[in-house]
Amino acid sequence: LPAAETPTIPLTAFRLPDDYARLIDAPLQASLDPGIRIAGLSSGEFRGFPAWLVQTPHATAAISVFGGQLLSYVPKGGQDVLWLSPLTERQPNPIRGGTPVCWPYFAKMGQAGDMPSHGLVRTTAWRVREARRERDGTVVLQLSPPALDGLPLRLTMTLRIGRTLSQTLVTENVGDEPAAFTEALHNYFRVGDVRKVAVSGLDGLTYLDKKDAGRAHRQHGDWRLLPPGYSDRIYTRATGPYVLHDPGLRRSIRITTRGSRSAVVWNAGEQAARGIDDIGAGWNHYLAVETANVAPDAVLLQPGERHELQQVIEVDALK
Ligand SMILES: O=P(O)(O)OC[C@H]1O[C@@H](O)[C@H](O)[C@@H](O)[C@@H]1O
Repeated sequence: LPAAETPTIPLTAFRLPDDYARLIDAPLQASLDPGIRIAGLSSGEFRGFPAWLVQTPHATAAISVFGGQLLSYVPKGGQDVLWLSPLTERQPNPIRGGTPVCWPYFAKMGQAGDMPSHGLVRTTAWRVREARRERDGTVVLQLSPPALDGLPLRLTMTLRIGRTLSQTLVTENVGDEPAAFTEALHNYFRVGDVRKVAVSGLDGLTYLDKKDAGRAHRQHGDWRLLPPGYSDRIYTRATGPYVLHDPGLRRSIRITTRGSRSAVVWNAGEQAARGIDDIGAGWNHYLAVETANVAPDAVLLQPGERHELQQVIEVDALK
């Protein structure tokens, strides 16, 4: 394993569920049980993906059935916070953009080489289990992926869509053995031009550089896309908040976290993106800043224990 992927606790090696091939090809329908129909929530499509659509006085959002993936969050009067690649592939391949949920492992950390990248749930059909509307119109949804055969962990996700966007992953160990897992909310933020973007909140932290065989380096000042023009870093012992300053779209995006000890900052860069079919020329319009627990910050859960990872996203106009 490259050093970036060496955990300090042994990670649980998960098994591909026997019916996984069927799960990733399951029909996608943004259905809603009668009990959870509320004002501001509807079923439909977003850019061709079956999705739940949320409309509140403060913002709109779209969540894909495939992957339970937030695809769009638009604060009132603003632009989309998230990038969705115009070249994205479709089921059964993962969606390139929005906020993929990487769970119960990030990349292939601790897993056999033939396991899918970034976990088991970004290519399965999710369900909305609960929905409620707060007095000011904010919509709160609870979603989950299908139960996966043989997996000792259960996941539920809460999305609160209002003036800010909050997203929480709750992982529960329902097995009889301890389990160590990794996870990420893999945000693809839409930016004017990634070459002009700065990210604060990382100064002084150690990062494991996947582009340098996972070696540890120290961050000095803000993150920027410096030569050679790509970034694939895991910041460890990181708690945020992080602020993405984007002069191109004249806004800043603040990410506040809870229960998160790592941040991943990834942009493929121009040259590599040419070879990635679903990114291509769009490479400079996104920056992935991910709220995570990965590498040495893996989470160990005893039977019956649960863990919460949360991010809150707030957008401000640049003055
Ligand atoms: O192509 P995928 O599986 O969606 O992964 C995209 C990227 O995701 C990032 O989080 C990883 O740090 C990168 O190494 C990886 O290339």
